[in-house]
Amino acid sequence: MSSEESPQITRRTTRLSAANSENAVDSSKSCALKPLSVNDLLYGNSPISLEELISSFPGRRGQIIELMSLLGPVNSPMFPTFVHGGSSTGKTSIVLNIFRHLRRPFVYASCITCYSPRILFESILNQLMLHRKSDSNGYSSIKRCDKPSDFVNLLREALSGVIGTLQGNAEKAGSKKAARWPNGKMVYLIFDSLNLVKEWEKSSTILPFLFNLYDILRMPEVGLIFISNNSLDTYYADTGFVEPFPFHFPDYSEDDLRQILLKHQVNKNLYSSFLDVVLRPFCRITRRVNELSTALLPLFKKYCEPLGDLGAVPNEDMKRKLYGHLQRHIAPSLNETFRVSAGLTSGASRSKDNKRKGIVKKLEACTSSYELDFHMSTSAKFLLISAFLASRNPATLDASLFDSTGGSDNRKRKRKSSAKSLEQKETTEQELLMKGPGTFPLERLLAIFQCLTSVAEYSPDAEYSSDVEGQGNRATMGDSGYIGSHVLLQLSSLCNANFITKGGSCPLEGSTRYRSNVSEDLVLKVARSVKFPLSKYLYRR
Ligand SMILES: Nc1ncnc2c1ncn2[C@@H]1O[C@H](COP(=O)(O)OP(=O)(O)OP(=O)(O)O)[C@@H](O)[C@H]1O
Repeated sequence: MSSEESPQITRRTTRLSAANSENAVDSSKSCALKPLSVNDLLYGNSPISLEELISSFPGRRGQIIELMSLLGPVNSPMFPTFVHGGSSTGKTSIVLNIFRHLRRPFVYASCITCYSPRILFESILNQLMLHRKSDSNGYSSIKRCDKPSDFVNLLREALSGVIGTLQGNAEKAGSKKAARWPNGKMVYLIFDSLNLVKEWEKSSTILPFLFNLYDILRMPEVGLIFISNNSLDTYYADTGFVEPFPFHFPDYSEDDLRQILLKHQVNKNLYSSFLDVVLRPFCRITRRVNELSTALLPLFKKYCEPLGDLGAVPNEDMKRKLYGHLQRHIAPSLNETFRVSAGLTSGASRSKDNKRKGIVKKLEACTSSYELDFHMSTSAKFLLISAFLASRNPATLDASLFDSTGGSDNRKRKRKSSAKSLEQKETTEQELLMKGPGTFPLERLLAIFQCLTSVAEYSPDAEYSSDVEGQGNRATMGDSGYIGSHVLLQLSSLCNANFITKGGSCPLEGSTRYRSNVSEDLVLKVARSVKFPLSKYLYRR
């Protein structure tokens, strides 16, 4: 988060690597790693108190308490639980740290690194059978396993072994060593980033298999937790699995994010005055903690440049001076964050193959290619374009941009806008950029969508040909039925794919608001593919 952040165990520090690095000190002498034990199924070297846990994750008190109650008291069986919520909402860190607090043993497998059934199965078995891949075993797994049926047999065997050891330990409770042992006789399997399994070739068999695992195993000492970026309804509902209990991590509010970002700052007053000027516009672009902290780190350094003493509490005069110094850096940084954020979103669907190979993709939002390298239906494309325009353009201009003729009086409007002074235009553009992509209600999206599709149907204006690339791909769309339930389904798919974010509801209107997440580059490609003259409808052009 910041250079001042206190060292924390994150999920990226796997228990094995942590154990190995601890052992590495000894291994310089002994050249041998300590054999693993059930204690290695715990998370973190030392437990944390409930207060520490809650204070480590501002804005998540409710989720922590509720999740703990779902896990139940020690030794109580639990119903399989499906933890879902947007990216960086703290799902993984919180689940793992709850286990750290409870000192309960678990196996953790992320479908990012376990990118095929075989790797997933073998990783779980390795952990349960306390097997460490090393030079001496040729970095091989304890068992080779790629079939669900083999996995079930081996898993039962491995779980019985662990549960037996835990039971044995429980009988020796009270001994000196017992304080370091795991709590209870339950063992938990945590499957993280389950949404990625949807991209696996065998997803249609693996997903129901994983969801049915609890019923297949019939071992009450085993708890199952699935963590996913998407909600349960995005998984196949027709494959006959018993739905796990859904548990939602909502997006953070601006105030939560302020508390999170402030948490590890030494000079909270100074950082707070910095957040006063940057947090709102950045929150409009992303609410992901890691994206925000990455974007704000260099900006905060800039903000502090005029200061001699970083421990000073800034007064109003100083705040103004610091803001003056920072101001010109905000818009480019917002722009960059928007580009990366949208790139990550649009790239998510593209990086399927890379994920399979376990490559962390460095995303470049702006590729020079004019081709869309994923399939999307024509109406979804228009919906995506409509959402982008609704996020980018001020709502007050809708009437003039999308009139009853689908905006065919654009030239008139353009002349008007070109009469504006350059300075005024720049200021407005800057303001829009600072605000980031705006939110909009469903009604506005559908109204724009209807206008755009009617343009595609009724106004094959020759003027458009200069804006479009390629031939013969003109969208032909009937006017009836586009604003039907399937459009709402398309919208839901675009939300699930993170192209559009479904946000909280507006306190004044009470309706749900949406925001487009995609970069202009991507929308331009989409627009080209349906021969839609996007630039004519963009306010800033
Ligand atoms: N409430 C919070 N307080 C402090 N840090 C947080 C909080 N929520 C998230 N973070 C930090 O944000 C980063 C991402 O969190 P984490 O990986 O747990 O989120 P996630 O919901 O599992 O994300 P993803 O779905 O992308 O895997 C971590 O560094 C985590 O510590």
